Amino acid sequence: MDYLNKLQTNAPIQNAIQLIKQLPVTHRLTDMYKRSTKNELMFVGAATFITLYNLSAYIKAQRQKLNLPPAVPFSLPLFGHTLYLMIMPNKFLDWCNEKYGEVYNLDVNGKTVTVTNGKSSEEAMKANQEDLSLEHGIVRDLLHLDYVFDADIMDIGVRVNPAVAKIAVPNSKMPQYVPGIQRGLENAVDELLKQDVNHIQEPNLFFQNFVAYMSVPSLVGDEFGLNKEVIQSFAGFTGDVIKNVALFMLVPKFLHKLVLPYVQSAKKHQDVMAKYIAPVIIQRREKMRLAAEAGEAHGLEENFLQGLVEYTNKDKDGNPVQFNEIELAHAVLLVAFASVHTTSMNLSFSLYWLIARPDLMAKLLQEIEEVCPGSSPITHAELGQMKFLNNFMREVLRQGSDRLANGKKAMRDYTFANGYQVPKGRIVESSLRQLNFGNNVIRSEVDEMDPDMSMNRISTTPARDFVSFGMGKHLCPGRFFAVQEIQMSLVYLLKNFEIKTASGKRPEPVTRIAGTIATNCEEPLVFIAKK
Ligand code: HEM
Repeated sequence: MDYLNKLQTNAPIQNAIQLIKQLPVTHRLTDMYKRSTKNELMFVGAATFITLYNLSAYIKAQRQKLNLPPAVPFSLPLFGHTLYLMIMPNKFLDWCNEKYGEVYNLDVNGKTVTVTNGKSSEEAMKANQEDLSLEHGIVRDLLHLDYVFDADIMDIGVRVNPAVAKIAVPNSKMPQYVPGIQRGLENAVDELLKQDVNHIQEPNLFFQNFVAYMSVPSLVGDEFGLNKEVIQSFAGFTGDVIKNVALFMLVPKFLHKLVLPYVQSAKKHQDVMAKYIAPVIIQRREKMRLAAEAGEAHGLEENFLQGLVEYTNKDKDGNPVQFNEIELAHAVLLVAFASVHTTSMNLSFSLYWLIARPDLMAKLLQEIEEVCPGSSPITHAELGQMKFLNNFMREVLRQGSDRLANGKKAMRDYTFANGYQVPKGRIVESSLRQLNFGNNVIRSEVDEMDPDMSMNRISTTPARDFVSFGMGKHLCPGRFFAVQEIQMSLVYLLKNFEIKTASGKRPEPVTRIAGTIATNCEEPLVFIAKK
């Protein structure tokens, strides 16, 4: 390293270094580097690398005779627009929306993506899978779940789980889920918050496990309510899949097969599910067979797994067939995939908002005291009376949506209603936060979070200014269950614990990867049991 020291003492080089240090952009970049999480830096690294692989696709798209959306200028060599999104995401996106309208192209993470807002964003969210596909945009091309599951199980995830969810967890069945969720959250507290003073160093993992304790007995079955292996796999599967994303972004697709054997951490979760859940499915099916023979109802508890067990598919000749127990046991991981990350993140956002805003915490505590005082568990009817909790929940969900999300892949050249066209293969992003608030800067400061702005509109009812659960035919069917879990957790945790950050500092409730994707605050927490 001697030569580096020598270089620094060279006068012209020193002058140049001084000059660069004085540039405002250098300060911003160094600040950003210091502030960035490891994930963000990996994103930028991956972006730079991938740009080289995507140049040919870019040139090809330019040559096609399509009415392409405007390309936002000032794309930096290699970085594209990624740095603007990291440094000033709200202002940059609002400026793009104002200047380039509802559909335009950005170079993000090494790729040209089409960003939609306003009506075009609604159009992208409601589009048919055959035109714009989330399965191909995110589930396969980004998360590579197809490396983990075979085609049949992918089919359960994409086609069967949404259908079963609509039957297993509709709004009308929420009252019957209350006791199971309550048992689950008490188990979570017994296991995860045993001490009088509990230090939570990794809030992300804590919330995922907490949600898994609540969800497993309700969605999969009471048999697994205290099965730590099943609960940990339910909690950890999504995180293990996401862990590999940066690696797959860095390695060109034709080399993925070579790295696969080293990143198969999801396999252990499949083994756990096959070990514990498959035998229970066999028992349930035997019970169903005997009941059918006797002409009686089987009496098995209705839940998500039971919905999957009863689901009848058609083979290629149109004959009814059912999935086998191993396929179904693996498919439970896809239920976990849809539910744990989303629910735990919004539970965590809620608590960090309450810590960051003592005024909101005071209002919620007052409402809890008025509606369900004492130590008895909350009922479904009482939850319905908690207007502040409903408004708070809706605002948490609106605030926590990604700035750019729902990256759908164009399965063929796609034409928007306004005439702009995107070539086959292009990723089309929706500006969720812009849809929720009109502009990204609106209510972007912690002090501007305002539950009253939801004006008693129900936190599970989608609207043009509330797209956190999606819209159209792919609207989240698990939203009633998720909101009920989060609300019940908040009531129980606030009744029983004083919760604050370990540092005593005010947290930033929602942080973002690469300026766009909403993620948990990582500030360690302390839960102090109330006497
Ligand atoms: C706060 C928690 C949750 C959030 C924010 C959330 C968000 C979303 C969003 C935005 C979509 C739409 C994706 C698209 O446009 O294609 C979606 C779909 C879906 N969600 Fe959720 N979700 C949550 C919880 C859950 C839970 C608890 C379950 C299951 C019990 C679930 C099951 C599903 C399924 C199966 C789909 C696919 C629907 C389809 O393709 O038709 N979600 N979710």
